[in-house]
This record gives sequence, C-alpha cells and structure tokens, in this order.
Amino acid sequence: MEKQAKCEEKKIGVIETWSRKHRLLFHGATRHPLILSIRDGSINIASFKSWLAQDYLFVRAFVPFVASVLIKAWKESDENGDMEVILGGVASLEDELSWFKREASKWGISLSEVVPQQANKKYCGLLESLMSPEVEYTVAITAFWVIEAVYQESFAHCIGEDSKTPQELKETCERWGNEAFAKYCQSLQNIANRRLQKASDEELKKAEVMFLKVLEYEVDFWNMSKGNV
Ligand SMILES: Cc1ncc(CNC=O)c(N)n1
Repeated sequence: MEKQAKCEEKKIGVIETWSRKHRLLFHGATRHPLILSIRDGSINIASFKSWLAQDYLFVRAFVPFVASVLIKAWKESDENGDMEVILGGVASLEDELSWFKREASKWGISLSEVVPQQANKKYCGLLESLMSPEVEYTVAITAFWVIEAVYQESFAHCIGEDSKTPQELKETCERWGNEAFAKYCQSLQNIANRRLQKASDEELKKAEVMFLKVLEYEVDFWNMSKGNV
C-alpha cells in the first residue's frame, strides 16, 4: 500500500503534489488582484507602470541568478539536456531586457531613475542568496521553475477566453502567456521533478521551503503596485 502511494506520487511529480498541497498560496500568486484587474480591464495604468518599472530591476537581478543555475547544472546535473534548457533561458533574457526598455519608453518611464521598493529589494536579495555555491542545484532549479511558472500562469490567464485585457497591455501578457513560454516552463518543471524525485529528505524539505518562499515573495511583488490603485 505504501509502495503504491509512493508510485502515485512519482507519477504526478513532486511539483504537482506541492502545487496542490499549497494551492491557496499558489492561487494567491497567480490570480493576484493586479492580474485580475488586467484581465477584466479595470487596471489602473499607474499600477501597471509601477509594476513595469520595478520588474525591470528584478529582471536585471534575475539574469545572474539564471546564470548561476547554469553553473550548477554544469557541475551537478546528471542529464546533459538541462544545460540547453537553462542556456535558452539566459539567451531569452537579453531580448527581455530590450523589451523592457522599449516598453518603458512607450509609457514615458525613465528606467535609470527607478528606485527599487522594499519587496523588490527583498526578492532580489533572495535571488542573490540562491546564487551561492552552497545552494544545491535541486533547490535552485525548483526556485527557478516557480519564478517562471508564476508569470506564465498569471499572464496566460489575461489572454484566455473572455478576457477583457486592454489592447495596450496585450503584448506584455503575450510575453509570458504565450505557448512557447509555457513549454519552456514545462521543461523546467520536468528537470525540477526529476531532481526532486532523487533528492534526500533534507534536500526535499529545503526545496519545499524555497517553493513557498518564492510564492510569498511573488505575492509581495504584485502587492507593491497596490499603492497606485
Ligand atoms: C517578479 C517576477 N517574477 C517572475 C518573472 C518572470 N521571469 C522573467 O522575466 C518576472 N519577470 N518578475
């Protein structure tokens, strides 16, 4: 019986098990009021602009984090394919930074003057702590997957059926809500699941704590734009 339960768990994967176990928090991060207001068209543009400016700073800190996961994959991975997936992630961030600059200029935001808010600083600090060589590949790749998955699930919701997303925000939603990004997130999830399946109990625990922490920080990140509602 116990063996069978374990097999079941393997079949659906650790990530799905955690997403179900912590579905309230997962939902809080992927169906935040800011996202719902984009989807129903009631979004305050000042909130959007504030999010855009803060997210640009976040993505700048995200680049070295992803590079650090690449280093861990090279050193610790048991599978050759991991590096290509992560390298693809690094490469697409160059385009993403250019997109932020174009988008900011469209909205009249001067990126050089943006001051990071507290929640952003805290989140970038978490990314920096994950870059340490002491942090295991399994923990880092789990964090990486959650970070990407929150944006994928959130923005895909804004371009789904019956969404009333304003035309000028559609490109933003497409950036993370598109099919190719969903596939990339699935590849990251597969890597994370494979690693978690083989992980020690201690490593599993650390990865689950990190999973929760990222979700919490994502909620705090969305909350930053509340001041502008
Ligand atoms: C706060 C936050 N979380 C996740 C992402 C998505 N990853 C890269 O773009 C993001 N841009 N910002």
